[in-house]
Amino acid sequence: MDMEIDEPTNGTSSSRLAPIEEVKPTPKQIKRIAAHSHVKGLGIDTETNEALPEGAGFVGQIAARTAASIIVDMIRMKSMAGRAVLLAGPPATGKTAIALAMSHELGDGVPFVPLVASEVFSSEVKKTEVLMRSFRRAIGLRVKETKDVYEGEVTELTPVETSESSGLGKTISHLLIGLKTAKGSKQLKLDPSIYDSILKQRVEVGDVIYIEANSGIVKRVGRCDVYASEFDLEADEFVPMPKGDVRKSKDIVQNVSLHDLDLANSRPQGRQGDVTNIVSQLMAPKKTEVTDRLRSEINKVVNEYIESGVAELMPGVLFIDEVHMLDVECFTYLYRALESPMAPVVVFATNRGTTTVRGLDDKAPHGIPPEMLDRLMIIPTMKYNEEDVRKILAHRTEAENVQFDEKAFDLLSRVGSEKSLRYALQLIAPARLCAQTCGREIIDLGDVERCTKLFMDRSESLLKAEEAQKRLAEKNSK
Ligand SMILES: Nc1ncnc2c1ncn2[C@@H]1O[C@H](COP(=O)(O)OP(=O)(O)OP(=O)(O)O)[C@@H](O)[C@H]1O
Repeated sequence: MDMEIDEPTNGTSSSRLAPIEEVKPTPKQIKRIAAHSHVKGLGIDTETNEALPEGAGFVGQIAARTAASIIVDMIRMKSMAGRAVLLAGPPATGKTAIALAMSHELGDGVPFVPLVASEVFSSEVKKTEVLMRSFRRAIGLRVKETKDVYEGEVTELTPVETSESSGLGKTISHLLIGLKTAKGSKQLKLDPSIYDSILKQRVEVGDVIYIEANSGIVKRVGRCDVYASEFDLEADEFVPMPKGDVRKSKDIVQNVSLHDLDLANSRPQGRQGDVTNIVSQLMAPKKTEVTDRLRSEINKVVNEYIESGVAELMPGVLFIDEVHMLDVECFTYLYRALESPMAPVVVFATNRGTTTVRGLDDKAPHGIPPEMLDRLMIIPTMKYNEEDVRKILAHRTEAENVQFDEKAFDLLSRVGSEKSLRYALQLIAPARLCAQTCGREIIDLGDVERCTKLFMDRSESLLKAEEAQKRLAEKNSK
C-alpha cells in the first residue's frame, strides 16, 4: 500500500499554538549539572522517611536532605504556593546538589533551572525579564497525544529522481521507504519534503523511525537492537523492533517548558516545504519579541490543554544561587511571581550571613529583605567531616571514571578535609592529566602532590595576596 504525505498539518489540538513537534526544548546547562552526575535523588529511607547516611549518591547532610524531602512532599500536596526554600550554608556543602535532587524526586522530565543571581543583571535585558524567562523555563508541560503513525525498522531508503531535468539539475520526485515490524512490512511513497528531515536526522537502513500520518513529521527512535553487536563500542541507542502493524495509533509524550512555547510562538510560523513561507521567514526578522500578551495567550491555550487532558503541568525547580546578589526590585517581582498559580518551586541558596540588601541601606540575614524571609522555609547545610569528604570524593572519582592508588586517594581526602572539598574536587582532572602524560591510567601520590603545588586553594591564595599587600605597605612607609 502506498502512502502520499503532501501538506503537513498542525499536529496539536489547537491551531493557536505552534505545533508541539516544532518546539525545541532548550538545551540543559550541562556543565553546571555534570558536577552532580553522581547524585540521583535525596536518598531517603522509604520506611522512616529519614535520609539514609548514604544513598542515591548523597553522603551525610542528613537533616538538610530530610527537610528537602518534606518540601518535596509539600510540593506534591500542592501546599508550597507563595513560599520558597532557602538553602543556607558554607561553600560546597551540597546546596546545588540538594536542589537538583529535589527535581529528580519530583519525577522524570521535571525541569531543573539553575541561575546565579548576578546573571539577572544584564545591560540588554531587564532584570524582571530574566527572572520571568527563568520562571517559565522551570515550568514543564507534558503533552500526551495519540497519533496515527507508520512505525518500523527502515529496510529501504530510495530517493527517486524526476525523469526530466530542470536547468538546476535533477530534483527528487518522491522517496520510497520500506518499514518492517515483527508483524509485517510496508513500502511507503513519501513527499520529497519529508526526505529533508530524514537526512537531517541521519536516518539509515536499520534504524527504527516513525512518521506521523497526518503531518509527515519523522522521528528517529534509535537503532534496531538486531544490530547491537555490530561494533564493540557504540554511541547509539538501541531499541527493539516495533511489534504490531506498521500503521498504528501511538501515544506520543513530549516534555516542553512554557519558555520553549514562548520562543516557538514568537517566531514567524510557516509550513514545512512551503517555499514562499521559507522566503518570507528569511526576509522577516528572526524572532519577534516575547511579549506579556504572547505569554498570557500561551497560558490560556496551555490551560485549555490541561483542562482537556492533553497536557499535564509539571512545575520544576528554579534554583537561584548567591541570592544575596539580587536587589529589592527583583525581590518585589519574586513575591508576586511566587503567588502565581503557574509557579515553579523556587530554591534560593547563599553562603552569606548578615549582609546589606542590594538597593537598600539596611542589613538583613543573607541579604534578603524581611518580607521575603517570612516566605522562606530555611534549610541549613553543614560542613563535612573527614569521613564524609572521603566518601564524596569516592563517588566523584567513580562518576568521572578516574582511578587513584591508595596513597594518592588518602592525600586527596586529607586535602579535601583540611583545605576544602571544592579544591580537592578540582584537583581530580589535572591529576588525571598528569598521570596520563606519564603514560599511566592510575593516579599516584606524585601526581596529587604535583597538583597541590601547581594550584593553590582559596585560603593560600588569599594569604599570598595579603602578604604582598603588607610588603607594599612597608615599602611605601620607608
Ligand atoms: N552530601 C554530598 N554527597 C555527595 N556529593 C556532594 C555532597 N555535597 C556536595 N557534593 C558534591 O560536591 C560538589 C560541590 O557541591 P555543591 O556545588 O552542591 O555545593 P554548594 O553548596 O552549592 O556550593 P556553593 O555555595 O559554592 O555554590 C558537587 O559536585 C556536589 O555534587
